[in-house]
Amino acid sequence: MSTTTNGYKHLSERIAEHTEEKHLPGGWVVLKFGGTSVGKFAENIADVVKNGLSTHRAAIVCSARSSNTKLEGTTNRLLRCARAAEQGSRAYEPIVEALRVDHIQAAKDTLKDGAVLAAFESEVNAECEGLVRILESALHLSEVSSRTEDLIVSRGEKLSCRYMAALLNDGGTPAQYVDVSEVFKTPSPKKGGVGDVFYPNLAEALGREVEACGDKVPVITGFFGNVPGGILSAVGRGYTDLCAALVAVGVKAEELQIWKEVDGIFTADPRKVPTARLLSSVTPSEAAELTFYGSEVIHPFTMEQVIRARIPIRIKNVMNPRGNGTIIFPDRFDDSAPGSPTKSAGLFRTRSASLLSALQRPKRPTAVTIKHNVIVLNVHSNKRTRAHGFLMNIFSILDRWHLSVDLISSSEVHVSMALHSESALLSGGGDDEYKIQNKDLHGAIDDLRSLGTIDIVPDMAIVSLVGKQLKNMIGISGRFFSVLGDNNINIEMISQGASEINISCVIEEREADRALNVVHTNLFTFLE
Ligand SMILES: Nc1ncnc2c1ncn2[C@@H]1O[C@H](COP(=O)(O)OP(=O)(O)O)[C@@H](O)[C@H]1O
Ligand SMILES: N[C@@H](CC(=O)OP(=O)(O)O)C(=O)O
Repeated sequence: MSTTTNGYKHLSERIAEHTEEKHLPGGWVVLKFGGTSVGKFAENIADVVKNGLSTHRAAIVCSARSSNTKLEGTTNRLLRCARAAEQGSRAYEPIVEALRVDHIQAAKDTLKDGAVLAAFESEVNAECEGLVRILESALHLSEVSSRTEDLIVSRGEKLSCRYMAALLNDGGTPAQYVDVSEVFKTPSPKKGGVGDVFYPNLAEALGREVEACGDKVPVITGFFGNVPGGILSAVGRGYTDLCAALVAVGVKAEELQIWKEVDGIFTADPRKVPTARLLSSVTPSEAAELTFYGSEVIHPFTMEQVIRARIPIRIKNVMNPRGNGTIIFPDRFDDSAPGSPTKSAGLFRTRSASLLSALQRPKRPTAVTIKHNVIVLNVHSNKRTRAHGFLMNIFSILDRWHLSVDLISSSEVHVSMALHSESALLSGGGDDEYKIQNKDLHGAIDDLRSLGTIDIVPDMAIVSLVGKQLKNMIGISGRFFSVLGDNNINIEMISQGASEINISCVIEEREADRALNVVHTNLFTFLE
């Protein structure tokens, strides 16, 4: 049997192996497991997969291992290797060694069969040697292109999936490691975005890879293909959710399951609001809005692909597999979902409550969420341009510096914008001693000064009320803002109306958790 250099069998060979496969019952269910789940609950994952096989065919997609938190996880460590190499430092060597030892230790702790363990050890050694060779080239060039960064980051998913495949095989569930990091080999990725056919073609290619595994459970690297511009800039962290979505579309799955360490989507972050309730279902638009505004339960790009193919997404808990979780699927009231029967193609839209929505009882918001690490950027015009030119100039400067705005509120001569950045400012200690450490923000502020006076309000957070029924809840904005006011929480900026399912405002970061709790107590619990 011929194999690729890394021991991975070609697609044609795997198809040939399974010409007489006997199919398992049921249709496909695609299960995605995040990095902390693979790191902490690998044996639970093996049980979930094994138990599910009695009712459906399963394909699993995994992220890179995080033994504790995502911050200390494999992907972050690989990114540190890349940064070291481009700065001409060999500081990546101990990091790669630690990754190698971690993966082998995890296998020693869980695998029973000596032969499976030995095979896994040599796979890990080969992956790590390959990684060091890539980092050495980057070191000599003092450069890490987006393609090289992708090659480095992809090792995380390769290692974790080799481990999960070994664990499943060791426990008696025949599994097949499937590396999809090179599904689209050539042409090499071009800059300039992803066209309309890119994801549908990728989904088809992924579907073929999965089908070729026959009765074995495919264990698919969540790092997929050569995305134009590089996976980290085109898709961003959390790309494994999108990979799982594309696999689900490719195999026409009955369901896509995103397994987390939380029971599903709650009315508020359950770690911060003890009275938060689990939601049995939310619409894709609500899930997207919640994700964007701080409840990062699922990558925002996941919804579009799967919902267009009418595949439901279920969020489930790896620590509580019996729970039903939360299902994300358009309901007949979700007129913003792609392909929704109630979506109107017309230009004009009436604001009056639709008959369908009016039938719903009781009306209530779906969830409340907080986005942290926000700054408010105020621009007061110097009146040298008319208002429409003013806004256009602001947006072209932000675009030039790759800054995106989360919320905006404007008058003819004043614009307030809330921007999210993990590392925008560096606190110097005293109240007024902040330094702008993000070079894009720095550049944008310098350019914006040509339009007027600029000031920045640091340490803010966005609190958002999300729900498909908000548009029909007369007085809800008033109640939302009064609850904050009654609890002495000052509102810096308000934005409502751009999305019918979201009312947001900006408050001080130090009030964020209190705001979440008072809004939840006053606008959710009395509706039980
Ligand atoms: N409305 C919400 N419902 C459920 N989880 C939420 C919500 N808002 C925020 N969260 C947080 O999102 C995280 C969900 O995922 P989890 O699997 O624990 O982490 P990870 O994203 O690292 O895989 C949890 O930390 C949870 O506290
Ligand atoms: N490992 C990648 C991709 C990913 O999807 O992660 P997770 O599923 O653990 O959020 C990252 O950290 O970004």
